[in-house]
Amino acid sequence: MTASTNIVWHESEVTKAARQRAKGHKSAVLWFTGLSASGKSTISVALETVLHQKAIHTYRLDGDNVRFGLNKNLGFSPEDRTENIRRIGEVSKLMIDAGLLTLTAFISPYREDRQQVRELLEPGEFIEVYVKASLESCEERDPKGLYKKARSGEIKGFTGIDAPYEEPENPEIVIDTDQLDVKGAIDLILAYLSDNGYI
Ligand SMILES: Nc1ncnc2c1ncn2[C@@H]1O[C@H](COP(=O)(O)OS(=O)(=O)O)[C@@H](OP(=O)(O)O)[C@H]1O
Ligand SMILES: Nc1ncnc2c1ncn2[C@@H]1O[C@H](COP(=O)(O)OP(=O)(O)O)[C@@H](O)[C@H]1O
Repeated sequence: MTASTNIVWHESEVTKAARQRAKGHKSAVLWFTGLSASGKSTISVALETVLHQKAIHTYRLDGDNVRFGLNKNLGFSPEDRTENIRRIGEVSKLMIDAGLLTLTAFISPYREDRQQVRELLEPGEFIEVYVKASLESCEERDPKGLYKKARSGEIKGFTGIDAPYEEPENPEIVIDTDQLDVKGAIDLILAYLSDNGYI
């Protein structure tokens, strides 16, 4: 549903395919999803550096960062999380159109919300990366002290404690950070991108 009426799509002369040719690689989104402290930010930051060194044009969107700006009006209710992911899906679509290999790091706890983003994009453009770690390890890592606050009741509706996380059913890539270190994760993702002709 679009709220505006009397709007007409205007095509550009420079196409997505032309931008991809100019950059020498495909554009897509690596959609990292997983519990808080599972490793989404750590892995996506390190991976972006490696991709950049390989002259791949990237951009990274991160949950905390986007909530300082574009999504500053959203909280953590189920409706707000859905709207958060919808907007990031749309931003990812623009970045893909611009020819960028986009990396997103959002908990994105709802399967349906992630599916909506997949459907918004063209086949092959949505690469779901499930960053898997047990709740116990995430709680033990607790880099921001948020699990502690959630356990004490200071934060309500915290993912994994008193708000749900729905695991991906068919992710393109699974990174088990209880087993794999950051370098292992990067190697796995680079192999996927290269084997599937993205880079
Ligand atoms: N209630 C609650 N539940 C989960 N996370 C919380 C909450 N409150 C604040 N935070 C912090 O916000 C980061 C998650 O934001 P996201 O935009 O990725 O969340 S979501 O996709 O809309 O569910 C998350 O960042 P990460 O730890 O990087 O995942 C937390 O730092
Ligand atoms: N194999 C691993 N991969 C990624 N992070 C790990 C790993 N093992 C331990 N960590 C630690 O776990 C924490 C993950 O935090 P972060 O990347 O912010 O997660 P998220 O973005 O999912 O909330 C960091 O402190 C990181 O150093």
